[in-house]
Amino acid sequence: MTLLDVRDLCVRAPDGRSLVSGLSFSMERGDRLGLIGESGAGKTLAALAVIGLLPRGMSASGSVLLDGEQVLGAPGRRLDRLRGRAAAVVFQEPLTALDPLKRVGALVAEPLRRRRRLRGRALRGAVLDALSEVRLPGPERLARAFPYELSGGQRQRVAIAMALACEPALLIADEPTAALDTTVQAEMLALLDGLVRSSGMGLLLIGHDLGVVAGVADGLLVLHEGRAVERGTAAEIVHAPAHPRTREVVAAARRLHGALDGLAR
Ligand SMILES: Nc1ncnc2c1ncn2[C@@H]1O[C@H](COP(=O)(O)OP(=O)(O)OP(=O)(O)O)[C@@H](O)[C@H]1O
Repeated sequence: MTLLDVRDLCVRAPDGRSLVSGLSFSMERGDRLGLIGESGAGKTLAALAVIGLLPRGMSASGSVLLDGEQVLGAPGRRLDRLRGRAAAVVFQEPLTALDPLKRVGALVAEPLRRRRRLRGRALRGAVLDALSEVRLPGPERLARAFPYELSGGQRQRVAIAMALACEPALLIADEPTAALDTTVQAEMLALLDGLVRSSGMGLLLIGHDLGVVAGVADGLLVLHEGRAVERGTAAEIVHAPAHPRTREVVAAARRLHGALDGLAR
């Protein structure tokens, strides 16, 4: 069954403004799709609509079939079941996703208890495994820490561990490295890439930096002012961008790399 099938998705602001228009795409299990576009292009709203988490007052029309179930208009309880099992999300700023009053161990235990029904010793073991899987050093000590005691990179690893603990069929990562410094960014992308590949889950990776997204995603969809303006493999888009907006995105990525190459000489 198709993992995600989005047809003619439109998202409107409370005042009726159209923020995402006529967006259609689909993903099979294990697909890695990058959603790129400038700030404000509608990437985050499209992702939120996919999991039924649009901000209050916004409305969506069209169709979003996630693991065969219609997300648009679905009651909260059905969406709750779908989130986690079918899709989990990692957001840009991990601190907002982590309850500051809970220790890391308790945060990671929550999805494991809920989705995998683990308890007691099995649960404690699974928490430590989940923290080790995202390469957090000293998982036992870390499990006792509060989010504010961790670095940004460590917090994002905890957020990834929480998302993966649900064993979702699709991981949505919305600019997961934007708040991190460049070296940590590269490490984090390599980690995500490895984890997603080894588990066979699908990945919808959102970003504005083509260099970052194309390094991990196989297919790319370019959004501009709420509409899909171009799609193709990462190689096609990088080598032969057709839409003016895509050409700008590619040129920006090339400028960045060109500057680095220049420095290396
Ligand atoms: N809660 C909201 N109420 C009204 N408008 C909103 C709201 N959230 C987003 N928007 C508007 O919707 C448009 C798309 O926003 P969205 O966050 O999806 O963009 P984005 O492509 O993810 O950008 P960024 O890369 O900056 O995160 C923007 O014009 C934004 O101002």
